[in-house]
Amino acid sequence: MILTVTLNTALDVTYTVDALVPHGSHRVGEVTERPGGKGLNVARVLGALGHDAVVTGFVGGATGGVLRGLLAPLPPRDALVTVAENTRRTLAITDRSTGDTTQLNEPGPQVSPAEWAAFLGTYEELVAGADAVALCGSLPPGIHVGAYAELVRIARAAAVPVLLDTSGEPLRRGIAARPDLVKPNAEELAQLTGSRDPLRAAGDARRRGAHAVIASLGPEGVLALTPDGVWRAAPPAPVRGNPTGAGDSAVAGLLSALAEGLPWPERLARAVALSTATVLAPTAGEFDAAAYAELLPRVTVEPYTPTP
Ligand SMILES: O=P(O)(O)OC[C@@]1(O)O[C@H](CO)[C@@H](O)[C@@H]1O
Repeated sequence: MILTVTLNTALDVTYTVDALVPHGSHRVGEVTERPGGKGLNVARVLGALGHDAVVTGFVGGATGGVLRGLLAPLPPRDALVTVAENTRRTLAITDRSTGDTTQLNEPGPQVSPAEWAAFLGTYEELVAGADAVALCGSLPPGIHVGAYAELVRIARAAAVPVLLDTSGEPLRRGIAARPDLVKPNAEELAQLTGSRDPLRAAGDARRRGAHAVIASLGPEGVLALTPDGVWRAAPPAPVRGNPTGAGDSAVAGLLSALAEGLPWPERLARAVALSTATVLAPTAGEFDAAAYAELLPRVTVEPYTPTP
């Protein structure tokens, strides 16, 4: 079983408009609602790949009820912990004229100390039965910035591989707790280390405590610094589309291949093929299964030696 944690779950609402104009009034052509937050996306992709995935984190109020209703028919098992306040919504607005997406994320519910304590009990029980854990996304209000560091330490104490995908101070503190894997993008790495050079910044993140760093290079693929070597993995060609959830699909690729005992190059190929197939899918956070099958053998994974 692979456990994904989404402390700040979200009802992901996507609007499609002909053209997004600041200060304008818009008719929304299409509205979709999905159960979201990064760890839920990871679990949905894991389910589609045939893996047993369990989701935990917080859910509450009327929006939380809608989220749970949408999650119920899907493969991931629901072990979300109920909170008093309402789950947030995120709004993605896709502009048909450019293909670009604008994202607006609400802060999320205020979580009380008692609700955090209840979550920790559930998490410890679930970790004991997990093959791997993914800790994903932003923290809701009320949760302390060292929360992910605490969750990393619990997973490590149980000898369960743990991946951390967050940003800012929660990432900085989480890395110091020595997770097995982090998957920052270039911006998150730059915020963390002050360097815009992905190789240098990923090396710095490893020295701070992460065992492996998979630096996302957007449409260009990933740069992976691992205890077994350094690789660059890239799709056959960069693609255009909606990148929402592409990073979550990469996490699902890495964790599913890890759970199957595959070596790093195969984990990276799967991560890149899945994230590229997610950009190609019309609905944010889902992947195009035919594109994934076609892309997987064509992803290049090469040992990386920087040019002097
Ligand atoms: O606000 P966070 O937790 O950083 O990100 C939340 C979010 O934008 O990320 C996912 C895409 O990766 C969406 O499903 C989701 O709503």
